[in-house]
Amino acid sequence: MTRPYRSVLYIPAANQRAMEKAQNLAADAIIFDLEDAVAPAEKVGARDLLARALLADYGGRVRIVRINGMDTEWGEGDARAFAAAGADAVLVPKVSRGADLDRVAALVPDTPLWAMMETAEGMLNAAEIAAHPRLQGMVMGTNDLAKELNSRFRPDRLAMMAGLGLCLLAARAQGRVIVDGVFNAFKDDEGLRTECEQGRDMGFDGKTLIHPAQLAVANQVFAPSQAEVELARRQIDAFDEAQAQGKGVAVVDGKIVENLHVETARATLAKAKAIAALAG
Ligand SMILES: CC(C)(COP(=O)(O)OP(=O)(O)OC[C@H]1O[C@@H](n2cnc3c(N)ncnc32)[C@H](O)[C@@H]1OP(=O)(O)O)[C@@H](O)C(=O)NCCC(=O)NCCSC(=O)C[C@H](O)C(=O)O
Ligand SMILES: [Mg+2]
Repeated sequence: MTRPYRSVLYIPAANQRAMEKAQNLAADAIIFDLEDAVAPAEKVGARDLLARALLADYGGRVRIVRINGMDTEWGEGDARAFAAAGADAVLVPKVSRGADLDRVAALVPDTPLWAMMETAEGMLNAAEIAAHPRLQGMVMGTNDLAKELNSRFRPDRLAMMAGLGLCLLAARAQGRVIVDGVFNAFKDDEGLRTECEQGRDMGFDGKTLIHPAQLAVANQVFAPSQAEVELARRQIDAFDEAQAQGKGVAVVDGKIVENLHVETARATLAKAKAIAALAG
């Protein structure tokens, strides 16, 4: 069944309270972060805290561990520590080429890998990264990307568009999950909604988040609305009826419905069903 990734919440692995709290938060997935959210002095302690936290019950939430880069003193230890610690995936930061995943893949043989897409080189090599045989998902790192590009944050994310588009194309070409970057102003619900809607309309599966207060907006925006579910049902019914009459095209609300639209409609219903199953 399609797994929803509407809301993907970062939690610093040094924050025991937040990791406990996440067992009951409405996040589709959690990224337990050992990288940028953890200060150097806390890195090794956070590894132990996280190993204990992963023994807890996170229900249907996907548990992803973001390790430190392989070019840091902690990367290899993180990969070894979480190779068999029960995480659902290991997220590799600052992936710039497919080979960056090879070393982690060797250290973590049985867990799917995800890639942080957040360097200029990574954008240019997105197709190669997405094609890595161990890769399951991609996460946009728009803060690091903006830093590298020397670009400014704008509501329309103009400077991000080339990178977001390249990564989306690469992920979809290989059938990978792809989630959008974070919205830093975690008290600005309207700004978050606008950015979630933009990411959804581009084709992202969901949004990475930094605070529990952002969950409700992402969960709502990235879920099919009731109107979309009803339209999907009507499209499927109309197309079935057209086919029964020997036609290949139906018309719903003045718009054509062909086989490809029916596939999209079925995907919408499957997503709604998967979300309902999470809630239930
Ligand atoms: C941003 C924060 C530092 C704010 O923390 P705080 O001031 O403690 O917030 P609140 O007082 O409003 O917290 C209320 C309660 O919620 C819990 N909480 C807060 N954040 C989280 C969380 N992320 N997950 C779970 N629970 C959370 C608090 O513990 C409070 O609980 P209670 O005690 O019961 O009241 C903080 O939100 C934070 O640290 N966020 C995560 C930051 C992070 O992970 N950053 C790294 C990832 S972003 C990134 O690197 C993206 C990428 O790489 C790129 O380049 O773009
Ligand atoms: Mg980053």
